Amino acid sequence: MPVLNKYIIHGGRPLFGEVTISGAKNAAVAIIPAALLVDGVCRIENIPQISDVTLFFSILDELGARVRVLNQHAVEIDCRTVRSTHPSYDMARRIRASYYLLGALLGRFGEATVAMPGGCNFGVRPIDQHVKGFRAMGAEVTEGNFVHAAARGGRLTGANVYMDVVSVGATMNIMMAAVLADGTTTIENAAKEPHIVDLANFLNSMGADIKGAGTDSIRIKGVERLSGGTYCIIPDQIEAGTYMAAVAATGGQLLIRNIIPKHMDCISAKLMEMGVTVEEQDDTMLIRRSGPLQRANVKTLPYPGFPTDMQPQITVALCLAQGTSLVTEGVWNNRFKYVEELRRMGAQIQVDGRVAVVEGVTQLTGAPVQACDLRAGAALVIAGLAAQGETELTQVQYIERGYEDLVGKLRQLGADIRVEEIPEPEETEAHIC
Ligand SMILES: CC(=O)N[C@H]1[C@@H](OP(=O)(O)OP(=O)(O)OC[C@H]2O[C@@H](n3ccc(=O)[nH]c3=O)[C@H](O)[C@@H]2O)O[C@H](CO)[C@@H](O)[C@@H]1O
Ligand SMILES: C=C(OP(=O)(O)O)C(=O)O
Repeated sequence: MPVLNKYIIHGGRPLFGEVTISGAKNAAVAIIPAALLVDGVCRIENIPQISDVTLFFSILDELGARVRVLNQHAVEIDCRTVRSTHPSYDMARRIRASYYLLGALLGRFGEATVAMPGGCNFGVRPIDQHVKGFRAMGAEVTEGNFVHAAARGGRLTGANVYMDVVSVGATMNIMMAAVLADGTTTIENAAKEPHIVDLANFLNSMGADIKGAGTDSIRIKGVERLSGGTYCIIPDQIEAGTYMAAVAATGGQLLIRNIIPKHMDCISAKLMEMGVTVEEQDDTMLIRRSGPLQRANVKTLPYPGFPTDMQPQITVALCLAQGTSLVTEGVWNNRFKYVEELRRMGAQIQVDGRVAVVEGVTQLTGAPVQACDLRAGAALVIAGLAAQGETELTQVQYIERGYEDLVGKLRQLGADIRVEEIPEPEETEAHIC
């Protein structure tokens, strides 16, 4: 019978030591499907070992690509053998990033049929801005259980796209669709996250002509073909931020290796405001918390604002700060579902719509809790590490979507956390929150 895991955590120990950050999930899950645009072999390095990536390899393999795993963190992908533009419903619906298959397949083959994407459930996750971009480039798009897109005349045409909302996924998807289009595409009001720059750098290294990634105005001149090459994915800003929040909550001192300090500024600034010491050097960061944590207000925003994907983790640290903090979710309309679980551990939090009022407590207490999505799961691990007593965390498959060896890395830092297998009760949708 298939098994699920749970984590058993005995908290109350500060974290000490060194941790190395893996490749960025949200860059990897865009760059891997972007290999569909390439007429040659892409060698991609610094791939994180996470279940979303493994699923993407299966999707590409099913489409007919040759996926050769070279080692734990490197892969060669050759999409010259792709024979289908219709990934299977069951695989594509499991992850949010399957929406990138639309832009990549449409750009390369002029046609794509992909299941409506899944991913973590924070309320409505529309794809209207993706579709608006494809239509502007001359695609006909129909939406239902599947999204079907086909370029009129077989090839997309460059267009000016003004985004109504700042969307990471739509910015990257339109970028993918545009690299092989006929003419120039501009994306205005584009998102600026580090993974957007990483995708543009990947595509440019294969022969694309993209300028302005990392600003709110991106220009993509279509080229005839992309050829193969080697590319190394950036370190994961959110994984690094999660370890920073863990030290803030538990106390201790960590040397975090393999980071891009600039990407961490939006998180470091808030933790410093809370009384945490952060020292950056080249590609490492030393983080220390010895005194009490101070209250702070946090509002999540598109980059370079405080990342929504760090909201649950910093909320746990704020639960243990002196005074009352306000956490405002500025990106998603329902990203506080985990608060109910934190309350079981003694957290004092009231949620009103997109705002959480967090009253600091002196201690959290271990309890049986469930992860309801990826970052909520990481936040509950942090809470368990900081709490007195035992925490049993279930539904950890969500965590495994996006954190490479979280348990192993934390154990190296002195955490008392272990994985236990539990029999799977019934049919489980491993990737859908
Ligand atoms: C695989 C991946 O990279 N996931 C990330 C990506 O998700 P994702 O790409 O889905 O998030 P978006 O940046 O697109 O969404 C931002 C906001 O725009 C809205 N919106 C989005 C698209 C659209 O067509 N219409 C629309 O209204 C969304 O409802 C949301 O309120 O960025 C989010 C915001 O940083 C992160 O939390 C996710 O971890
Ligand atoms: C929400 C996330 O991922 P996804 O969009 O893949 O659900 C995340 O990485 O925090």
